[in-house]
Amino acid sequence: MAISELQLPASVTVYPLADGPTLAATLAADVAGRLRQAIASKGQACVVLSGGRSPVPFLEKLAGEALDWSKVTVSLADERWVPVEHPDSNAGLLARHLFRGAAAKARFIGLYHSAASLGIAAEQADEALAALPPIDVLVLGMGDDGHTASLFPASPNLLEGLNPSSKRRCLPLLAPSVPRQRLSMTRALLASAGLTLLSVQGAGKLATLRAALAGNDLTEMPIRAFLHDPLSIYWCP
Ligand SMILES: O=C1O[C@H](COP(=O)(O)O)[C@@H](O)[C@H](O)[C@H]1O
Repeated sequence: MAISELQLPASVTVYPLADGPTLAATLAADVAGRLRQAIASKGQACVVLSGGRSPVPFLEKLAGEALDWSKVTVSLADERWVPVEHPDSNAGLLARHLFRGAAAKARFIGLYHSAASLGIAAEQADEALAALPPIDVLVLGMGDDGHTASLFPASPNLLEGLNPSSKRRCLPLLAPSVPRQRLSMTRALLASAGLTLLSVQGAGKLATLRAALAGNDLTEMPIRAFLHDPLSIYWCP
C-alpha cells in the first residue's frame, strides 16, 4: 500500500519522503524554521520531542540547525522512568544526539524525577511542566501498537491521559514492554501545541496508521486522538 491511498481527514497533510535521511533532514529543517519564526515574533521558542529509537537521525540534523538555541526550551512528550544514564532514557537520547555544539545552550525541562513511586515522579513532572512555555512545535512518534508519547493502549490512566479537558500535564503510564514504567505528557498538553508533526517510517507503521484511520476507539489506538486535528505527517518507506 502507498501512503497516497490513505483516507486522510482534510486537516492532515502528508509529506512523502524518499528515505530516512531525507525525512530526518526535512523534519529538522521544518522544526528549526518554526522555532526561528517563534524567536523572531516573541523572543523565545519551545519544542516538545519524542523518544524511542527512530528519532536519532532527526535529532542529529536538528542539532546542526543554525538558530539561537539559548532562546529555545526543549521538553519530551514522554519518558521512561529511568535515570538519564540508563540506555532507555529519552533525556539521555537528547543529551547524546541533540544537546551538542550550539544546541547545548537550549533549556531542557525533562519529565524524569527520582521519587518513591512512579505516581509521585509524575506529580513532580507535572509541577515542573508548569514552567513550560507555550509549545510552538510538537514532534510525535508512533508505536506499532498505535501508541503515541507514552499513551499506551490498555494502560492504567489512559482515559485521563486522553481526556482533552484534563488539568494534568503529565501522568504515570505503563507500557506493555520494558521499561514498563513511563511518564507521559497528556493529550490535553500535547494538543495545545501550535504545530504538530508526526514522523512515520516504514511499511509496518504505515499499516498501523491505516488501521488507526479505520476506527474511532481512542483507547484501542491512542494516536487516533491526534489524527483529526491539524497534523503534518512526515513519512518514508
Ligand atoms: O516508546 C516509545 O515509542 C514511540 C515510537 O518509538 P520508535 O522508536 O518506534 O520511533 C515513541 O514515539 C515514544 O516517544 C517512545 O517513548
